[in-house]
Amino acid sequence: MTETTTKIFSGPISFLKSAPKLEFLPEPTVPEIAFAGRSNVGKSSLINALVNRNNLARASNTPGRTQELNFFDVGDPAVFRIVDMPGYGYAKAPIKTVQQWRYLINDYLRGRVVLKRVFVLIDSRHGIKEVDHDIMSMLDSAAISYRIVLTKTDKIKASDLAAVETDTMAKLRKHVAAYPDLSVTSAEKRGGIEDLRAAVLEAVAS
Ligand SMILES: Nc1nc2c(ncn2[C@@H]2O[C@H](COP(=O)(O)OP(=O)(O)OP(=O)(O)O)[C@@H](O)[C@H]2O)c(=O)[nH]1
Ligand SMILES: [Mg+2]
Repeated sequence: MTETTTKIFSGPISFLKSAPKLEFLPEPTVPEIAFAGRSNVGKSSLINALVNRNNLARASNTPGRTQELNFFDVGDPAVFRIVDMPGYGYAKAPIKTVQQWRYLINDYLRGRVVLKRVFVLIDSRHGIKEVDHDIMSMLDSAAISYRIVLTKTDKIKASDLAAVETDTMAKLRKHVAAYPDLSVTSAEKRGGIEDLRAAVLEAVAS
């Protein structure tokens, strides 16, 4: 990890705002990178690991915890923003239907000029599911660059992980907007976090 990487992630990082609707999005003044993925895949936990804070993004055992687009400023003044997105693929959300979520996410992803890359998180125990494939296809057709990140690797055996990595690489090669590499992470054990930081900074600079 370079000195600049260390500096930016150990410097000021703060919650900016939640946007339940598109009209509440912050002004698009700095680059953004977004974390997307099925409910409970570990988006909020991975953001916390990335910025080395315990509870900046609110993680929870209950799927559907994050229900809005949450924006975090990295740097003061902000150099870039991290966006924690509501999870997809979960039908029992108390305040929003899956369809409403889909519209929110779809509109944000398509319309956001400062959005540099989406990090699409995949639970390493499950691999790419149909709903992930749908999201990836949506990103392909919107020409939004994204990178696949395997999560919760502390929960599976090394041999199983190797098989999931191979399978995931084969699948992502068929998607035009997918970055041709994988991030392999554990928020719990802090695995792959420094590589992920480098991937985030590379995306911000792209
Ligand atoms: N063992 C293990 N558990 C994890 C890891 N990352 C997240 N979890 C757990 O998985 C659950 C869901 O994590 P969240 O970070 O809230 O998931 P999310 O994707 O933000 O979920 P939504 O906001 O509901 O879409 C929590 O109980 C976390 O503690 C990991 O790397 N390893
Ligand atoms: Mg969350």
